[in-house]
Amino acid sequence: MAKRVEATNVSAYYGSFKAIENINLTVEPKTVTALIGPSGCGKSTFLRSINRMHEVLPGARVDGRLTIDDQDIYDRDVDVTAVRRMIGMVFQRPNPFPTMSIFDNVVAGLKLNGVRRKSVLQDAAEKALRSANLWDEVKDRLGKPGAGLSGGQQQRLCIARTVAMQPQVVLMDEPCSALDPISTLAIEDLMFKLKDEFTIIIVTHNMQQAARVSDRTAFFSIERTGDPGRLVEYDNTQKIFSNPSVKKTEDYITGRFG
Ligand SMILES: Nc1ncnc2c1ncn2[C@@H]1O[C@H](COP(=O)(O)OP(=O)(O)OP(=O)(O)O)[C@@H](O)[C@H]1O
Repeated sequence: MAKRVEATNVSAYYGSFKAIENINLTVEPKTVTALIGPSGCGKSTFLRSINRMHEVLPGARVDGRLTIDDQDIYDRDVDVTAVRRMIGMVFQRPNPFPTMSIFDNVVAGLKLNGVRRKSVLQDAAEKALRSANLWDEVKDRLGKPGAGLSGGQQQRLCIARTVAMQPQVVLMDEPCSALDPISTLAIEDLMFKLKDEFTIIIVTHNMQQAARVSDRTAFFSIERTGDPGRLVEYDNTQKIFSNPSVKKTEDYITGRFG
């Protein structure tokens, strides 16, 4: 199910402002790739380009080629809704649907897609909650509101909601930045497990987190304010954190700037 993501000369704009320029990067299936770099270098913009969320802003557009297993997701004939279904996204702040039960949160997307059979929904909810390491904590209160869970549990609920749709790629935009250290470790553990099934791309400001969870790390940066973000170095995480090839990467990971 997991698929390869390939960006070729991807640039993204907000109106006339070019936020990222000529990004070339291939993410292999069933790996975790971390996007790191100083604030404003375009990590989130690049992430949102991958599931065609960037273009929802007025005036925003993407140039270049982005493929998921050779399918160009910006091809004119592509169904954008299908792309967004294939590429799930988890956001910085847990955002369960506040009035819905835990169960309904997990199966909301499936219901929207017309799945009605209770047994199918029940099986899908259990599988997704197990995948998100949340089942044991919520199995006796599936009918209770999702908003009643702790922040960390809510984030795992959002991950369950995402994986219930059986995406091929899961994008995570700083998924732990609103969480305490214990909940953060729970999500990091979960990433190890999820990469058996999915291709995962995560934006993080936390260097230790990138080093702990990712197989590959992409370091983005900008020359100066107003310039577009560029991919400076992309390599195995161990290499990036122990012996980066570019001085700027070393300066960033050792805290000399950013
Ligand atoms: N909605 C928007 N409209 C106009 N410019 C934007 C918008 N969102 C982001 N930008 C600009 O695009 C550039 C890249 O922003 P982006 O949020 O992708 O960077 P980032 O690396 O994810 O930053 P951070 O680490 O602070 O979240 C920045 O200069 C930012 O100000």
